[in-house]
Parts: sequence; C-alpha cells; structure tokens
Amino acid sequence: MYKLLIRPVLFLFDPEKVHYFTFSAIRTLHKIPGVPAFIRGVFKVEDKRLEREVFGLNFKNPVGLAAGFDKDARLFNEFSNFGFGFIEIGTLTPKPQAGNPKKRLFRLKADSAIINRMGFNNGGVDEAVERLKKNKGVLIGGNIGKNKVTPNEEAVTDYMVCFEALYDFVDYFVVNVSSPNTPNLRALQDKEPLTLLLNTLQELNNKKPVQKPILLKIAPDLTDDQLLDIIDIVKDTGIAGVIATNTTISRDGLVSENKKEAGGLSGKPLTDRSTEVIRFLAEKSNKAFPIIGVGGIHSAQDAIEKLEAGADLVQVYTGFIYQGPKLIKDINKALLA
Ligand SMILES: Cc1cc2nc3c(=O)[nH]c(=O)nc-3n(C[C@H](O)[C@H](O)[C@H](O)COP(=O)(O)O)c2cc1C
Repeated sequence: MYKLLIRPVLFLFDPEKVHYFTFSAIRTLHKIPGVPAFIRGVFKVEDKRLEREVFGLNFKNPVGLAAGFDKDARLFNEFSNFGFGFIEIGTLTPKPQAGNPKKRLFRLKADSAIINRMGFNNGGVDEAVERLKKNKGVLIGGNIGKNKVTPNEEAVTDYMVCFEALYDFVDYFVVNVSSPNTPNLRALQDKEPLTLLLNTLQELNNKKPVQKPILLKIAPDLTDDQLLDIIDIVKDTGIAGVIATNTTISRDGLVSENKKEAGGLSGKPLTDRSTEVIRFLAEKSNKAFPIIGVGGIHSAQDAIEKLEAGADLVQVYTGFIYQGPKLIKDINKALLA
C-alpha cells in the first residue's frame, strides 16, 4: 500500500515538508484510540529468536531507525510501534541550531537515494531531554555532535555537554564525527583528535555508577589505512563499538539530476560500500567489537548481507522512506525464515 498509494503522493512534494507532514500525521494517528495497537499489530514481529544481546543491552530485534530521522526525539514512542528494535535520536548539539539554508534535502528517485546537507539542525540537547523523559520503554541511542560555531579545538566540550545531559535518558551513545555537512567535522576522525575525544568521554563514563556503551559512527569514505586506525582506536580507547556508515561524499554511478547537489548521499548507491566497510572492520579486527551496519538497506536481503558481513545490528533511514514501514517487518520475518 505504501509504495502504490502513499509514496507516489508524498513524492510529489518537497522532501523536507513531507518529513514534517509525516511526523504530524503519525502523531495525529496515534491520538486515535485503537490506532497504536493496530499499527503494532500490522508491523511488529515479536519472537524470542529475534532478540539480541549486544554491548550489554537487550534488543527486541536487530533493526533500528538510524540517526537523523527523529533528530529531536519527537516521535520515538510512535516509531517503535512500526517494529523497530531501537531508535537512535540526534545528532544533537549542546545549543539549538538552524542548520544549513533550505533547500537542503533532495530525492534522487532514479537512484533510490537521497542527498542531504541538513547541517545538524536541532533544538539542542536540553529540549530533547525533556521529551526523552516520556519514554515508554523504547531502547534509545543518543547520537551527539558539536555546534557549527564551535571550533574543532573546543569540540570535546560540546560532546561532553551532550553526554552529561543525555546520560540518564539513553541506553547507548554515538559519537558522530562523520557528517559531511558540518565544516571540518570529519577532521575529528583523525587518530589524534579522535583518541582524545573518545578517551575524554570514556573518562566521564567511568565516573558514572553504570557505564553506557559509547559507539563511534564513521564515514564510508575512509581509506583502508584509516579504517585500520579506527580498529586501533576502538581497542585503545575501549569504546563499545562502531556504526558503519554515515552518508558518502562519493557520487559514483548516479543518474539523477540532483546528483550535483552538495551534501551526503544515502540509499542504494551506498549499499555495497557500507557492507564492504563492515566486512573490512569485522575481518581485520577478528570481530573484536560489535558493529551496527547502516547504509542502503532497502530490502531484507540487504540487511542479511550486512549481518553476514559482520554487523550485529542494522539501521535504516533512506530505505524506510523508499520502501515504507513494511521494510522493518520484511527484515525481521526474513531473519526468522
Ligand atoms: C536527511 C538525513 C539526515 C541525516 N542526519 C543524520 C544525523 O543527524 N546524524 C547521523 O549520524 N546520521 C545522519 N544521517 C545518516 C543516516 O543515519 C545513515 O547513516 C545514512 O543515511 C545511511 O543509511 P541509509 O542509506 O539507510 O539512509 C542522515 C541521513 C539523512 C538521509
């Protein structure tokens, strides 16, 4: 129904407007008695065999909603009704920021892809915390970043502020240094600044009565040498794992007119590269740490390939837009087959 009826209408309009319209529609629908239970009935697949224990957390199933969709933690309770095993909110920054000027989100329909240059538009971490207090039991990842105006030399403080604010309200953390849309952010992926950043957060974490898993989200554009550095950094800093991958700056093989837009590319053109990164990390590290696989999952088979390449969990974003909520059910059903 989504691909035949809903998507053709949604795709007639500006993608960012559709995003906010969809949020209002889902919120409104959830206020109608019986509808949340109906949505759960249609989409949720509950089965012991889908449960996973990864970095000490118990996931009801291995399919999550990737960061950037519910940046401000507005709708995580409602989204979990569509069958996700976990929801990653963010990227959040200490202070609210508007992000880049519109238009900044582009569909590449012929490529089953999206280009975005949102630039961490978000209402700031404190506002999100207020909403997270209304969590009805959803497993939440908190994806954190730095404000655009914060120079890289002071970036550590921004991540610390977000870590402290979110600590009581998320189950795991994601350090995002891989978005292509905040100038110079990806320089923080270099060995020295990254080690400093992760060590500092680990120190904060170690002071807490309970340590929360901290993961690093990486770009698909890293070279093999840089990926080997990442393996060393994960070992040296003792963080819990890696999310592979964020969007790419590559434009290889695209046919859509919008391919010239600046920003990060997600969706089908990213499928193979992100799986390759997962396989490389898993093989070269001898599976030393858990990996969340994300990038171009548009079918159950795409998800299975990532799990077989070494991912412990997967996330979807662009595939959710192109395929609709049935994608999550398809993946979970396929895992039971
Ligand atoms: C519009 C949009 C906004 C995004 N915002 C974020 C973000 O704020 N933080 C982040 O870590 N990743 C962000 N991402 C990246 C996704 O979480 C994901 O890593 C990437 O899109 C690849 O997965 P996909 O091909 O399933 O979309 C964003 C992606 C899109 C399309």
